[in-house]
Amino acid sequence: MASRNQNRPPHSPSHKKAVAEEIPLDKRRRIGAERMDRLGTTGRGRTPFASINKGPETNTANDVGGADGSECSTVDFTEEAVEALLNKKTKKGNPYDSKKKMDEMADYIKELKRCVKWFVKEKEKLQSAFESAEKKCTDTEIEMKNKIEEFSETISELRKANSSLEERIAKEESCKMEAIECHRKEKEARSAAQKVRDTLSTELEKVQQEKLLLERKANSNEDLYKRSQEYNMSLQHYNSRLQSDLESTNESHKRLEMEKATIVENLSNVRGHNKALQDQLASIKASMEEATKQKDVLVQELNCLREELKQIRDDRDRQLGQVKALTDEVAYYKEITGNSCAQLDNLTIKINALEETCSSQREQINTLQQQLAAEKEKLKMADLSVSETRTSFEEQNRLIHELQDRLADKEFQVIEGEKLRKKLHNTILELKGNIRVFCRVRPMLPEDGVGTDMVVSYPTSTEALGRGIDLLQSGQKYPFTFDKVFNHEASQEDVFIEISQLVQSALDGYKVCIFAYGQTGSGKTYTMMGRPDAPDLKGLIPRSLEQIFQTSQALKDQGWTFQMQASILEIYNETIRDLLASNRSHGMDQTRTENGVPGKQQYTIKHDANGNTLVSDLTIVDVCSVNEISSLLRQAAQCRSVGRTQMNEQSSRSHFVFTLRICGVNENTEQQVQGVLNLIDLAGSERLSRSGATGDRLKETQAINKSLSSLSDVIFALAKKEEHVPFRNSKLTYLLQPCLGGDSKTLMFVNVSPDSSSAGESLCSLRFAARVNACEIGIPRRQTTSAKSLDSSRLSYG
Ligand SMILES: Nc1ncnc2c1ncn2[C@@H]1O[C@H](COP(=O)(O)OP(=O)(O)OP(=O)(O)O)[C@@H](O)[C@H]1O
Repeated sequence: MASRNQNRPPHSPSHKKAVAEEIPLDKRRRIGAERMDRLGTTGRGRTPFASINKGPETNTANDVGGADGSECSTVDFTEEAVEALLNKKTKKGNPYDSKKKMDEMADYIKELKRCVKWFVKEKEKLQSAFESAEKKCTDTEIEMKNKIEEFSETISELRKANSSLEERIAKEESCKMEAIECHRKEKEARSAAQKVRDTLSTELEKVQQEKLLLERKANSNEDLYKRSQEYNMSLQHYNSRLQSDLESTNESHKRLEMEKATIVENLSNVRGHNKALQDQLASIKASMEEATKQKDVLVQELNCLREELKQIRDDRDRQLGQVKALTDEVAYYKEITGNSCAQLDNLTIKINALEETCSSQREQINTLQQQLAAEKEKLKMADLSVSETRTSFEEQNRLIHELQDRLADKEFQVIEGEKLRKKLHNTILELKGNIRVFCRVRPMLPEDGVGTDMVVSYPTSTEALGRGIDLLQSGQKYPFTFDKVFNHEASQEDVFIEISQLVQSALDGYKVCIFAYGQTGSGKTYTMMGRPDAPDLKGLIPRSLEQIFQTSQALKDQGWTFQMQASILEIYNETIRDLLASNRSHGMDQTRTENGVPGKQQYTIKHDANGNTLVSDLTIVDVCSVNEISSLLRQAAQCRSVGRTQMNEQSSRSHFVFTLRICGVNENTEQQVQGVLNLIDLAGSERLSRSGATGDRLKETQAINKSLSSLSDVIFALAKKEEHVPFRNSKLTYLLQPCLGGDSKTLMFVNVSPDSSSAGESLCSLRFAARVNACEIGIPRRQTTSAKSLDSSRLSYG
């Protein structure tokens, strides 16, 4: 017990406190003591025959009912108490002291009921706490998800804006870099142009200076030329004078010569004179020589001057050429300067434009930098809010984790509670009896005839209220007691409420068989199938399946997943027919014989080691919803009715077996369950003595009676926990064998017609059911019936 407690999840202090506050210590001790007292005195549990042993004096049902409502609201249970209650052993005593046993059982049942009520309340509390926690958790989760989505959207938007801004900035940066590069190039070009301009200016200045020099030189040359011309003129004048002088000298010479002659003539005369004249001549000669010399010098000088003039002329020509070249050069430079000026102007315009672009880009860069700063600020703010959100998210996450932990705790508690519920549920069902019989009486129908007497009545004594039925036949009253009797006013829902616990057992992993047994027209099909067209009149099969699917859906929250497989068959004249077979033609299962002639499908029943029934070639359909099952039921009904018409049979002469295999796995607890739910509309019972049947009809009736008798034998033997169970040669009992006995749950409805014309059949059915129920068979109700005496009182249909 200590180790069990260690495995339990820790209760929250508040919970513990609440529990402690709810139950005063001394009261809990008192309850414990009371329970221990009971444990000491009560037996282990109710045997299926407990109702037989119940004496007339015991009126415990009333006591239990009375005590329930008042006590359970104040009494609380601990797990140990429940465990003790479940493991309560029967005190060995006089085995035939049934009254004492009944008392003990009544106490025990009372205790169990209180326990179940307490458990149901606890479960509801836990469920509501769990639901509210779950709701809170889901709300918080949704809120958080929304917030996260919002934030992630904002972040992504900001990121997008940031990235677009970064892109823009990068673009602007590259533009700026390009502009700067351009500006730099322009600057370089400008400085180069400036340099060129400067050099050109200096060159121009130089050229202009040179030009001035050259002009001056040209002027001076022109002056020189003019002076040379003048000199030349003067030289020419001098030359002509010299020529004229020479001519005059020559004339004077000639005259002199003549004078000489005259002189010579006069020489003699004038020898003296001659001498003088000779002297004069020598002097003239000398002067002439001197003049010649002068003339030579002058000629030389003239030549020189001529040379010089020529040189000057050449110089002048060269200078003129130079001047021309320089003028050309000046013109060229002027042109270049003009071009350079135009270029310079263009460049200046460009530079101005670039400077404007630069300044506008600078402005843009400034605004972008401002924007960037603003965006960075925004980003910072967003980062701040993100970090805030992250902290709040972490806080929320922590809260979610806390809630999840609490949820897990609650889930664990719910799972534990569910386990306890299963155990208690099963214990209750076991206490009620693993084999139970309910009786249902249908109302009088117009077909029964007007004024027909009702042969059924219901005892009102406390002991038999709701459980007893009296049948009047041939003036004699036959009383029967069953686990429950539904009178003719009971609705389909009333009936289902009673069996819904059994359906739950199928989901809990038990094998459950629910039969409807009774004579033809007593309401078996109505009970099992109901009227499919009217939702209020749905029978046990559709209601059970709805509950199965609803509960399996609800259990999903606890980690359960279920797989369901359905099969529907009927057994007619000991022959199995698959009502879901796709190859059924006109209601008959078809196979092909070797020569191609259609033959009857033979189905064989086998049981595997796991206690599962296998019918060879039977159609098994995976089902996930009630709608799927409804369509399968419609298909089966269609096959059945077509088959009947073909074979000229009545549906009442075959056993209709609906089987649902349930396989559940719990991913949280790794539990596995395998349940089977068999819902069976048995063939209508008929007494051979009454049927007057012959031939095939006799064979049919014998087959039905044999299988029903075999079924009752088996159930009876199982109820008595006999070692040898007589599975007689009946397909129905052999088919259901794994679902009968052990901890399987079996419920038989005995359907009864209330009209007097069916009284004989009704009596027969009630006796048959009573045998199954191990209740009184024609024995007064207040007498105790031992199992042995029941065993010997077999029904004979033959
Ligand atoms: N509890 C009831 N309330 C109203 N009508 C009922 C009730 N039980 C049976 N009936 C009606 O009685 C008639 C016969 O019922 P049903 O067909 O279910 O009998 P059965 O036992 O299945 O007969 P069979 O063995 O011939 O198939 C039907 O018309 C059905 O609607």
